[in-house]
Amino acid sequence: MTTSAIDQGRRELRAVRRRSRPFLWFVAVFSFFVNLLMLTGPIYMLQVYDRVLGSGSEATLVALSVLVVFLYAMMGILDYVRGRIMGRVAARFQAALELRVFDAVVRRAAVKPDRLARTGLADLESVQRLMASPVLMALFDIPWTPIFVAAIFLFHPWLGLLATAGGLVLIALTVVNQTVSRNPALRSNAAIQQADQTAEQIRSESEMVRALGMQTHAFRRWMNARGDALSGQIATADITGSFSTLTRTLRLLLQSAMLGLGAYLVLRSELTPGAMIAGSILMGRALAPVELAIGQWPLVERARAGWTDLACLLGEVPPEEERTALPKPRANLDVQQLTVVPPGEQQASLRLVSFAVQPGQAVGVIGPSGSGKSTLARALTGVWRPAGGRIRLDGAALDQYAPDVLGQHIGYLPQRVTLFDGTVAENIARLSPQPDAELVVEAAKKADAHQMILQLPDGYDTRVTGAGGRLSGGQVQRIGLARAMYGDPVVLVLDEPNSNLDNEGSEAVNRAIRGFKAEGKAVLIMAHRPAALRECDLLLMLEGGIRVAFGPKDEVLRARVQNHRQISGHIGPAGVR
Ligand SMILES: Nc1ncnc2c1ncn2[C@@H]1O[C@H](COP(=O)(O)OP(=O)(O)OP(=O)(O)O)[C@@H](O)[C@H]1O
Repeated sequence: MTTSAIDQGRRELRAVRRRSRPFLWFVAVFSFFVNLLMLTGPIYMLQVYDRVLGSGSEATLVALSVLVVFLYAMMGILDYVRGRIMGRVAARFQAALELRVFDAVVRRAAVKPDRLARTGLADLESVQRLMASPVLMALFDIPWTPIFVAAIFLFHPWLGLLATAGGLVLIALTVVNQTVSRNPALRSNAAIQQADQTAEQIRSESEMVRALGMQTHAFRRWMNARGDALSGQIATADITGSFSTLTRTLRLLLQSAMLGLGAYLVLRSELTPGAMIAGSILMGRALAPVELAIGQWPLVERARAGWTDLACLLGEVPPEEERTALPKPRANLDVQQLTVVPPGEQQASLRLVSFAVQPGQAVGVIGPSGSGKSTLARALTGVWRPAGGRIRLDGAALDQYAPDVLGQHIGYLPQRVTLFDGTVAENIARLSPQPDAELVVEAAKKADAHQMILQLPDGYDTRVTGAGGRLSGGQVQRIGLARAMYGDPVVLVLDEPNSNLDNEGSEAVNRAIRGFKAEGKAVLIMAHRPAALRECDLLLMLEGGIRVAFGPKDEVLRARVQNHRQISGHIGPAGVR
């Protein structure tokens, strides 16, 4: 993580926050009046004790009381309104960033599914929660603390000094609280996230967990994570709770001390009884925001950590740049000296691989496990960026196409197909809110999945879940193929397209590939099984991320067989002859 990336992220966050400035000015003005009206209580006390009790005038008492009710009502309304404004400022902040953060989370997760990618949305929410909380309002009230203290000084310097000393002790407590509770709070948050992640994994793989009898061990793993989370939470709550209690006690003590000192000064005739009570109330008002900040410190800590993580995420995943729209490409794919390093890895899993595909051709990509076939598929679909070399589609490098546009030109069937909660039609239409029925059926027909889909209980309107639901592995794969073919792509990248298919399914995929080639489009098929290579004209053979052969299918296969014979000839009985 570079500091310039974090700075960039911070700048982006601040720019969004700045948009709420006019509203914050409103809150500041409202806060001014709310705090001014806070003086109602002390002034009322001054008047009652020093004027009403002295003069014995009931009429003055009634008039003063009516005025106080009115002023308190005003204060209540203003306080309520500023709370509502802050709630909306927080919601606006979240709404302005939600899509951007989600986009960054998705893009980050595709290449580096780390903590930042997992917590991005929760981080945004923690900032929003702080903005909407009373603790942020305390920020607008804290500037009044010195004013209230100054007013106490006006009553009597000793009272002022006591209030100042009390305030300083409270602030010192806040700082110590912040320092002591930061690490346990961070640790507890990390443990909570870990526990949630473990729970989610066990839940989503529940079938496998039960089938393999892993439940006890899986639950123990989760319980351990929960245990860490709970002890972290208890440690944090203990620290914050003790500081909260200490602060509350100190404040009560201070209030009594103010009254005691005030009474002493009254006895010495240096203060009126009204000023004694008013001073005590004023000190309460002055210290209230500080106490609030201490009580809600975990919220502040979480938001602060969330802000930093958001800045890292947004800095590392900048917004997509606008790209000039290019005409629909032809199926000319040119891969030059392609080197790909998986995200977070040091070692390349594809090195200096070059090949070209023309319209109407199908290329089989073969090689042992871990040779780089799926890596090539991810690079061809633009998910992983090349560390070196270029992939050009009809002359333009892949990053010259906007990602969504590239997704329309290059259809992709990943090795592990997952569907989204929704109907079969919505899944084929790539979650389009209004799937075009004609295009959906056309894609399904091209993928030779139309008849299979019609036999489902509700045909294209059959509801499926993320895990496939009622569909078999083969059916999911064929719907995945239809989804890859939706929207008329010019290149298809199929990663192990028939790993779940029976003979009939494999035949259907081969027919689909044939039809696709006949339309002058190109297909790349990453495969282990020979049945998947039947429609291939060319073969690209990878080993350890390096191209070891590329050319017409028969030639490559013949060379491979010869090579195999030679090797077994050297080491086998024939070599001994
Ligand atoms: N997300 C990833 N992060 C780090 N390394 C990865 C990642 N995906 C793949 N690799 C590494 O890249 C290399 C090539 O993997 P790849 O999945 O491309 O092989 P493959 O030929 O598709 O294998 P298979 O036939 O088993 O699917 C492997 O060494 C693998 O460990």
